[in-house]
Amino acid sequence: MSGVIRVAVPTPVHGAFDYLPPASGPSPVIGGRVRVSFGRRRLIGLVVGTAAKAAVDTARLRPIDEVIDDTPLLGPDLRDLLEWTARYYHHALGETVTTALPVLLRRGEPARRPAAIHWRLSGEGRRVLTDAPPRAARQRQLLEQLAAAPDGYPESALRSLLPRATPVLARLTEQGLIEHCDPPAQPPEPRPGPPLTTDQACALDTINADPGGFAVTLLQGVTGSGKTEVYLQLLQATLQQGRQALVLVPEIGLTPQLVARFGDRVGGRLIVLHSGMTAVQRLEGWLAARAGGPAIVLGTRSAVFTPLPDLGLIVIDEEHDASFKQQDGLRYSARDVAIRRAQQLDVPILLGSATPALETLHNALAGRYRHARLATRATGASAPAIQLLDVRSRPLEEGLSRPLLARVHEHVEAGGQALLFVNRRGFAPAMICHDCGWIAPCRRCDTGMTLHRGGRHLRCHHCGAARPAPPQCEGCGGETLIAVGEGTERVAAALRSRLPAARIARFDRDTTARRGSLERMLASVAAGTTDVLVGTQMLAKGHDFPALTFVGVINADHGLFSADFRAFERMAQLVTQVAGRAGRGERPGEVLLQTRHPDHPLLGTLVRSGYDAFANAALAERESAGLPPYGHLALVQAEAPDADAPTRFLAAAAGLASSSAEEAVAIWGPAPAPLERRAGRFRAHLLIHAASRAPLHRFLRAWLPAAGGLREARRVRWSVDVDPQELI
Ligand SMILES: Nc1ncnc2c1ncn2[C@@H]1O[C@H](COP(=O)(O)OP(=O)(O)OP(=O)(O)O)[C@@H](O)[C@H]1O
Ligand SMILES: [Zn+2]
Repeated sequence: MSGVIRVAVPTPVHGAFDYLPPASGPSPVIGGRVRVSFGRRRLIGLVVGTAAKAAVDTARLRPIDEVIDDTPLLGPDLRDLLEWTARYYHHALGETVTTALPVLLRRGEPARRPAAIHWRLSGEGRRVLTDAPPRAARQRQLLEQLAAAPDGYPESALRSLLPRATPVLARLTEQGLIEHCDPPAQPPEPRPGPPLTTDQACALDTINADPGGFAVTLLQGVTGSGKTEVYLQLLQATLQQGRQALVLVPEIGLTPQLVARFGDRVGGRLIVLHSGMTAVQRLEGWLAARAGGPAIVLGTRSAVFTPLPDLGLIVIDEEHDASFKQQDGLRYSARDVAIRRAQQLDVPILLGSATPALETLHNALAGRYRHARLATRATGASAPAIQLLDVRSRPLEEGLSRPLLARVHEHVEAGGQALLFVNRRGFAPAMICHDCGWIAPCRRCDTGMTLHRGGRHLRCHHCGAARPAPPQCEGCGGETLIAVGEGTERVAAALRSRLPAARIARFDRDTTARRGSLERMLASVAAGTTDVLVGTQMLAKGHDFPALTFVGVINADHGLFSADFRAFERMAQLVTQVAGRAGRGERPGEVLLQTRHPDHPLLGTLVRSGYDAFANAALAERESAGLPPYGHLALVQAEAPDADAPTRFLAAAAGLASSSAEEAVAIWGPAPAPLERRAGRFRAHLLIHAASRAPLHRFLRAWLPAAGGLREARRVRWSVDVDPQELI
C-alpha cells in the first residue's frame, strides 16, 4: 500500500486522519487495525482507505507505527455501515468504530479464533445419564444437551446455553462423563416447533412475500400471540439456506429461558452476545459470527455491529424498547441502524412488538413497512382486560388498596401467581418532614433521594450518592419524617405482613445485581415456588409464566403528566406489556391498575379500547404538535460545574444558527434540563426541530463544527443526540 493511509482514530475529532505507510514490516490493509501516534498518545485505529495525496503537507505526516491485522477485521459492508452511523449521529468516525468493536480488539488483542472444541458423552456418561443422573441440575442439563447431539456439540454453543459452564465442564471431565471429539460433519438438527396457528402462518406469508430483498415488516402481535415462534421458524429457514440471522432483544429480555428456547430450536448454531459475558466470550462470539456459515446471533444493542458475512435476516424483538437506544457516547438506535444495515445488504428485517413505537406504527400505517398482525394468543387463551381502580377515596396501605390486596389473596389461594408492578425500586421515592415539608435532597443533584433498606438509608437514583437517613429534618429539626410513596421494597414488605403464607419475591436492580440471581428467581417462578412477584419493569418483558393469573399495577400516574412527550407512550407500552403477563396459561388473567386519574382521556382509551386506539389518539396529538414521527429532533446537551456555562454556550450556539440559511429548521431553547443539576454538574439543552430529516442533517453538518469552535464550548462538556428518546 502506497500513498497516504486514512485511519479512523478513537478521538472526538471528526473524520479520518492521514498517515504514511509504516517504515518497515507488513503493509496495512483496509479494514485492519494499526497502532498510530496521535498527538502525544499512541492509539489503535482502523484503516478506512487510501488517498493519492494528503489533505495536509506530507512532510508533516507520521508513519503508522505498527500493523496489527494482516487481513481486514471489518469488511466493506460493516465499514460502510459505521460510516453511515457516524454521519447520521454526527459522531466521530474513530469513536464509532471503537464502539462497534469488542473490547479486547479495541485494546489491540489479536483477532484469532481459538480452535473450536466439541464435546460428547463418554460411554460412562451415557450409562450414568440413564442409570443415575447427577443431582446437580446444571450437570444434568449439560449431559442431556450432549445426549441430544451424539456426534458432538460445540463448546461455544454450550457456553451460550449454560452461563458459567467452565466448572461444570471441568467437573464432568474429571468424572470421565464427557470427552472431546472431532467436529460433527453436520451440526445438531434443529428441533421442529409446534404447527403454526392460522394467524402465525398468515404473518409468515406476509414476511415472506417476495423473499430475499430488503423489506421492513412490523409484526404486531398481542402479548402471548406467538411472535417468538414466528421468529424461530424464519430462523430455521435462514439456517437451512446456509445463512446467518441477527436477532436483537432488549437488555433485560435476554434471559436464560429465552436463550434455552432459541438454543433448543436452532441446534448448535446459536451465538449469544450480551454485556453480562466476559470479554473473552464476547470476542469468541464475535469472531465466530465473522467466520460466516449458518448461525444465529442473539444479542443486545451493540450486537447490531457484529460482522455477519452471510447475513440473510434481521429480527428486532420488542422493537419499541428504550434499551435499543444508547444514551451516552455514540447515541445510536440499534433498531434504526439495523434497518439501515438490512437496506444496505438488501435483506429483510422484522420488527416485533405488542406495543410498537409510534414511529414504527406510523411507518406501517403509511405503507412504508409491511404490517403483519397476530390478534389472538397462540395458546387460545384470551388476553386479559385491564380494569381501572380509582384509588382517590380509598385508604391505601403502603400503596396497596384493599380490593387489590384482596384479589392478590384470592388468586394465590386459587393456586395462581400474582405479579405486582411498582415503578420504583427501593422503599419509598421520598423522605419528607411532616412539619415543614422539607424533602431529603441529593446534595449533588436537583432531586430528592430515594429511601432504601426499610427507610434507614437514602440513595440518589441519578448519581448513586448514598447516606444514612437523618434522624431529624435538616430544615426545621422536626422529628416526624415520613416516607412518601412506595417502592418495590415497601410493597414487598407490606405483602409479607398481609399475606404471611405467600411466597414473595422482589425483582429489581437491587435484588438481581448478583450474577445468576435473576436466573434463580425466574426459575423459582417457573417451578411454582414463588406465589407473588413484586418488581419493576424488568418483569414486564417477555416472560411466559403460565400459572400467572393476576397483575396489579400499583401506580402508573407518573407517566401521565411528565415533561417528556414520550412519557405517556412509554407508560402505555409498559402497562400493556406487564398486563400481558397475566392469563397466558389455562386460567384466564385479571389486571387491575390503580390510579388517581381515572378520567384521563388517553388512559381511558388505552384501557377501554387497547393499544391501537391509544396509538391512534397519541399519533394525532403528535401530528398537531409537529413532534416525532411528524417532525424530527436533535437534542444538544451541555453540562458544566459552573451554573451559567451551559446556557451561555448553547445561547451562543443558537446565535450562530439564527444566521443559517436553513429556514426549515427551528431552534427551541436553550433551557435548563428538567433535572438541572446532576452529580454536581449543571445541565442545559437545546432542541433542533425540522419537519423532515434532510434539512435537519444539512443544518447539523454545517452548524455543529461551528458551535464546537466557539470559545464558550471550551467551558462545557457537550453532545448531540439525533432522534433523542429521553428529554430529561
Ligand atoms: N403455534 C403454536 N402452537 C401452540 N403454542 C404456541 C404456538 N406458538 C406459540 N405458542 C406458545 O404460546 C406462548 C406464547 O408464545 P410466545 O412467547 O412466542 O409469544 P410472544 O408473542 O413472543 O409473547 P410476548 O410478546 O408476550 O412476550 C408460549 O408458551 C408458546 O410456547
Ligand atoms: Zn444525586
